[in-house]
Amino acid sequence: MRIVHFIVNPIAGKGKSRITEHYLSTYFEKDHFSIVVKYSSYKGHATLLVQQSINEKAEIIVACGGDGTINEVASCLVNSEILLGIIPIGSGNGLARNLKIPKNLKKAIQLLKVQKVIPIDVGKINGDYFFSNLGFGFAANTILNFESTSQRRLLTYLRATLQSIKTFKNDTKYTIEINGKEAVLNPFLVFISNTNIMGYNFSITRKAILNDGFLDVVMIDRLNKFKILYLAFLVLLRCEHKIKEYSYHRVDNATIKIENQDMEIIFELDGELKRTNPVILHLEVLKESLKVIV
Ligand SMILES: Nc1ncnc2c1ncn2[C@@H]1O[C@H](COP(=O)(O)OP(=O)(O)OP(=O)(O)O)[C@@H](O)[C@H]1O
Repeated sequence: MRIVHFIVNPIAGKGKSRITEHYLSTYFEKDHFSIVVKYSSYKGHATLLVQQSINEKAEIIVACGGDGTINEVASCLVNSEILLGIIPIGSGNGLARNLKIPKNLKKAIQLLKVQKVIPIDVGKINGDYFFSNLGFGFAANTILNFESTSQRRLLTYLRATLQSIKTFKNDTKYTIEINGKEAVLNPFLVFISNTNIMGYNFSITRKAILNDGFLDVVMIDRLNKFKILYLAFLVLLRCEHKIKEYSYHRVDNATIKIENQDMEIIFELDGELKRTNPVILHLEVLKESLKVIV
């Protein structure tokens, strides 16, 4: 008998999930599986639900949502024997796309029954885990604009990106120590990724490998508005590396010092906005420390 708990985010993606205990019982035979379905009611709630599920001896915990839900669920499973399952009903679904977990509900459920497991790397920034990506500068500003809207879909994300192009200022100084070298910049973007897809089908870290023990880092130094538009065009053509402000690194640890005396710093972590005061952030990789059903 396998004990499987599903943690469903009812607002992920278009907010129209069909996942109920009744629906799942038609796929998971009672003799072999004990199924529990829980719904998150607010941001951060999934983590509490998972902690309860761990006490209830769940062997597989399935995150039903996007990268934000996966983050809340998987953060409790790092370095544990409990398996993470994923039903990608989010908007961007970056990690699920990289793992080739289908958006089709029935097909995703079939994978959970077959239970092929792989270990993946986990990123850690100070106390927080991330599984997909972490972004400073323009990426964080876009998520700030995205979170102020009520819908979570591609069009809203593109609108938030356009708004960021209009308003983003490269005014924060970063000192980044990476592979023994120090870079000082007022970056347009610092993007750190475990996955080869950011979300939807966008990527600027196409070479990233989920279990190589490294994170892929794209740094783009200060850009003016014209160059931001040019960069957007280059990203669509998959040749963003052609601008001179661009650099690509692979790291297993880094230190990021952010100086901005008056304001708090924002960054995005697995597509969710985080706030911190100007600080030193330590980045590391926990190699193959999460077991995922793929
Ligand atoms: N009942 C709820 N009401 C409001 N917010 C919720 C609720 N349950 C979970 N959340 C929050 O919803 C946010 C978005 O979830 P998630 O990232 O899974 O979906 P998504 O944004 O549609 O997908 P993706 O990140 O892949 O684009 C998360 O921050 C999560 O904490």
